[in-house]
Amino acid sequence: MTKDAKDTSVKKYSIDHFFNTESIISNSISFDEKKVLYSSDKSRIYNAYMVSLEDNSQQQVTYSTDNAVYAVSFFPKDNRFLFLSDKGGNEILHIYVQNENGEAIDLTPGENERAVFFDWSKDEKSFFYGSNKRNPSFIDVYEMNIETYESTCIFTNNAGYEFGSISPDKRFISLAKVSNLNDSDIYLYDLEFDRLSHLTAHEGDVNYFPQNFSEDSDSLYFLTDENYEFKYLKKYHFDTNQSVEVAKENWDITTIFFSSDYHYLVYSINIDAKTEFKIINLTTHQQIELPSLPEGQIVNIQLSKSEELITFLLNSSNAPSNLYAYYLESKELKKLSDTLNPEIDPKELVVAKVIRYPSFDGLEIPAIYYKPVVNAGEKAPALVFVHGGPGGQSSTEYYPLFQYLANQGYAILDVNYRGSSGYGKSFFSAADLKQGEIDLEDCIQAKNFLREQDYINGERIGIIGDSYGGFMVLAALAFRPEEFKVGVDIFGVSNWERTLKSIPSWWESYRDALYKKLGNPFTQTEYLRSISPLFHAEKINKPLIVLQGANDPRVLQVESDEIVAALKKNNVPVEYVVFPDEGHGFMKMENKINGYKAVLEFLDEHLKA
Ligand SMILES: CSCC[C@H](NC=O)C(=O)N[C@@H](Cc1ccccc1)C(=O)O
Repeated sequence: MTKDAKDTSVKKYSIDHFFNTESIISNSISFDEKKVLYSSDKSRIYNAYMVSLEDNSQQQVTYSTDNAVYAVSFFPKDNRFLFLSDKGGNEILHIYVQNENGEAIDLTPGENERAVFFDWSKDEKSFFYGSNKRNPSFIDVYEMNIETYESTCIFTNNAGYEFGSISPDKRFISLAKVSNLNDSDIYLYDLEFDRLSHLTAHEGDVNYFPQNFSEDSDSLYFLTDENYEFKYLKKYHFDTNQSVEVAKENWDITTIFFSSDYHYLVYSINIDAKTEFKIINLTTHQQIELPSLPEGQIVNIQLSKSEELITFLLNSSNAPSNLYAYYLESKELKKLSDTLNPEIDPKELVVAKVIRYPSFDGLEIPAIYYKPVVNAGEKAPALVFVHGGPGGQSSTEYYPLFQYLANQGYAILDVNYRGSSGYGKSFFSAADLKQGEIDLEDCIQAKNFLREQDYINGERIGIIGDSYGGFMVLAALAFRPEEFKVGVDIFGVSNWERTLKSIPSWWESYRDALYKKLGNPFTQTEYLRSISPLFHAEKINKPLIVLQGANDPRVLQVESDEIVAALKKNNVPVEYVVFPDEGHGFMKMENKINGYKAVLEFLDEHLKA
């Protein structure tokens, strides 16, 4: 047996095994701190569930069979809750309330109205949300009374502002204005005087993102990368117009929030593709120690109104998210879910490792490596995985597809190529206006790492990715046709000119920023055509499989239809699976199983055989 390969006695599992594992997203604590609300796909599509903190009993509370239900939050003083749902993945999300008797009401029923929940008011009488019903391109801010469900527009957005937060006294709204993905500003809207002020006048590219207001509404916390590679936390005082540093790490601080009585500050840090949290006691300025937990990352942390209970999701590359509750006083820890399919032995799953390799110009590229399960003496095929973007990041969370492929004998190297977030602003902007070119080189160089593993067959390396990553797959096959043996394109862009001209209306505030990163489809047409695989499809000579959701509002089905037609015309082996009831990503278990089964069959035929 080769020294690095995994033991050969590992059990092989089917795709049904992997996808019969439950996926939990979101969590919210009830007003009486007796229950936690969450979304789970146990019913084969996301629905809302509740778990009792007293006896761990779980209860499904929504029963959708066609559209995913995303649980948002319990009400502040009763057991009603809010959830979001769209139609077949079209991303036109509506806010629904579910009453205690199980009846659900659409609170934002406009046919093309996209709504987003922002926050509860401090007085617990209303909530704030965004809606583009007045103008499809801009999200206005509304306040809805939670007894009458009457809503009032409190900020009319005519210039592409992004909501940040609302002050506890309801006087101020903080807003972000994005110039490009390296440069953004904070504005403060004063509801009392109907006045908008710019807080962050600056020169050059600096990001300023508003976070929460202080308890007495006299200052605003914000994240910035001013004079630093990473985002850190500052506080802006309205009386002096001065800001002071509050927390700084060697990595990006990504989110912050305060407990209900402001005794704790909670912030998350993106540490080398893994999220970590700090809870700071604001009286003692000490960090709260969390109990000993299985290895993994904590996400979606919540603090109860009493400030005694925290709930969170914990996952790792080899363990799907589970819900936990922890009582700060008694230090009691409760595991509230058990999501891994009991037929899978967790010891047989692959533990992903963060590795680094040099790219063509010496730049160090971080990537997440999943070792294949191979028999002694066998040489495994491998896949370079390319995440979405521009500016996305892969993390060491649980990806059933990767575990499935690794279990079936494929090595996977999930690359955080230049342009990915999480590694500082220089790395983030290093592929601007060179997208699909310089970052593609990083993905090609990933093959060197794979070839150095003596149990990998360096001649059998394919490329797989979704969305922007799907574009990179097509770009690799079109522009570097001899580098990869096959491509797996999951709803990838093939024609940037068309995609950038037809971005969803609610991305208006990001339009310029996207154009500055990728190219302007009205003025840089020639450049965009030069990087778009559709216009170079005649160079593709390697087998390709394409998965596409028919309702995808970001990467339209035509993007996949046309690249598939071009390959067929050239007699290049191409398989195409369209999902009539999916959008940008698969929400239905059946579709995931069918889509990824098709991917494995394709890889077994064209890469492994
Ligand atoms: C509002 S930022 C738009 C990019 C967004 N990024 C992160 O997820 C996104 O959805 N990107 C797509 C690819 C895409 C980029 C630009 C226009 C349409 C699609 C993705 O990679 O998921």
